[in-house]
Amino acid sequence: MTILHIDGLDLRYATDAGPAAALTDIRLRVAGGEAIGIVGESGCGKSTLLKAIMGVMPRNATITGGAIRFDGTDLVTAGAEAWRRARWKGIAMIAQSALNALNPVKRVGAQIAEAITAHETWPRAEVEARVAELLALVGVDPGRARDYPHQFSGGMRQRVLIAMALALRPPVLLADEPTTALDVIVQDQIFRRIRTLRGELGFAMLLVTHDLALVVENCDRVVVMYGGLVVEEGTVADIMAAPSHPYTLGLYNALARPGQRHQPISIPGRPPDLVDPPAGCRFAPRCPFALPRCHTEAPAMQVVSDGHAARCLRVAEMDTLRPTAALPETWEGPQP
Ligand SMILES: Nc1ncnc2c1ncn2[C@@H]1O[C@H](COP(=O)(O)OP(=O)(O)OP(=O)(O)O)[C@@H](O)[C@H]1O
Repeated sequence: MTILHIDGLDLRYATDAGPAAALTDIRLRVAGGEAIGIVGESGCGKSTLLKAIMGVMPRNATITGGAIRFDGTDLVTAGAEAWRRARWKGIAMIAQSALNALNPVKRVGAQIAEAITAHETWPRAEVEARVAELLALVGVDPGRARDYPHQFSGGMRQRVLIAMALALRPPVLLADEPTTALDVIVQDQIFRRIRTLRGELGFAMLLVTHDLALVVENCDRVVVMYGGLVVEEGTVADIMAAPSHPYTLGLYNALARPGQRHQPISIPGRPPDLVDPPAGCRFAPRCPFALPRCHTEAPAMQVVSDGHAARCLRVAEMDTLRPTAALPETWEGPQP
């Protein structure tokens, strides 16, 4: 059953250079308990999408179209009060950096308690019991509730943010690069914990990351974003077996895989200027497979198979293009 339905969402940022189309026609259905990975390079609109879902957009952002339906209500038309009710109890978010998100002069336990008391009026003893339960849930000794954030390691601080996000048992958890500041071993521990918690508590998760490998390990489905658009979506299995957008092929090349013959290949160039995006396919200027019409025709999502779609005019040829995409020279030389 769909718990969160993003339907044709458009968002613009007002900038000195003019309106920047940060999100264009985003469509996404999240089923209860499902984990979706949102991948793409920096600047593709991943964080903007999560902020829009939470209703915590910067002041210069405007939603210019579409709906964000949560639990039967379109939060975009229902407005600030509906969003306030949905936030944390319905949809919670783990921020990127625990250092910025935690108050350095407040004890950790008190900060988790605040995540509860800001929304619920529970007796004090119940709040304290829940704080202890939450710390235990994320693998932190509840005895450390009276410590300050600086007494915790980076990984433990990130666990505290997870505890805060889960405090009111939200059915949807948004995670924006929750482990970027941590080393790979700690990152692995945190994700193992998140997987266990999802198994126990059954929340749905939207995980934003530039790391396709994290998505493969932690998610059921993948959404690939480029230049504010969804360019490919499908199950993790479908997208790993048959990536069908040249941009996804580029991201795929950047993955380190066992038995790989060469170094990870990076995609040359930069994501598009969202104030003045390319006329046709937004990826065409960087795409080794772009044809002349790709520079003038903006592709719609094309069905690859049931539940798998890609926004590319050459999607039907992808089986023949894919082997070429795996070669480093494809991404170096002139377009074939
Ligand atoms: N407050 C803002 N005002 C103007 N432009 C913004 C603002 N916030 C983000 N942008 C622009 O919107 C686009 C999308 O940014 P966003 O942060 O959503 O991307 P991202 O994919 O999450 O990147 P990252 O991984 O670096 O967080 C970028 O071009 C960015 O420069």
